[in-house]
Amino acid sequence: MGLGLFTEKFITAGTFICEYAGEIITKTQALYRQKLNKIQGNMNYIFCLNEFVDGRANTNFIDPSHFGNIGRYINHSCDPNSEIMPVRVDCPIPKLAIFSCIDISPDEEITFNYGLNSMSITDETIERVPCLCQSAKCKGFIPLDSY
Ligand SMILES: C[S@@+](CC[C@H](N)C(=O)[O-])C[C@H]1O[C@@H](n2cnc3c(N)ncnc32)[C@H](O)[C@@H]1O
Repeated sequence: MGLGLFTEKFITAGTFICEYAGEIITKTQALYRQKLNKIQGNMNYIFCLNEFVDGRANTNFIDPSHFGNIGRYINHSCDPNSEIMPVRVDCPIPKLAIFSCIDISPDEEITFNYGLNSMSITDETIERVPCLCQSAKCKGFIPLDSY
């Protein structure tokens, strides 16, 4: 699973933790970069945000690999202590904000569910990544977007 993000301080439920900051890229760039990451054995940090905005399906790809912040070290958990949500302030392009959904103690790892804003997998040809979250609610695989 590699690196993760841990808190030194107590975080109360509902607190803004950090942004999942990165470059906004196109679907073509996302697919290209994802393939390149795989070939080069690099970690895949691209987050695919699926939303319904004004009744329409809307997808944004955020890549913190080259320009980003500590948010990129947050791992997936099937029983997370945080949530990621799109926030818009006078701009159609959202920022991804991570908020605690329960109280988090010092030295605990910060996690969110990668799947809440993604589509479920229907394509069996997509290679699935085993989930190492070790929670009792673990579903066995990291949720992946079907792109
Ligand atoms: C946003 S990064 C998280 C930080 C990453 N672990 C690192 O070392 O930089 C997302 C990547 O971490 C890995 N990852 C995150 N959560 C995981 C989990 N529950 N089980 C296995 N791998 C996980 C996957 O390779 C995923 O593509």
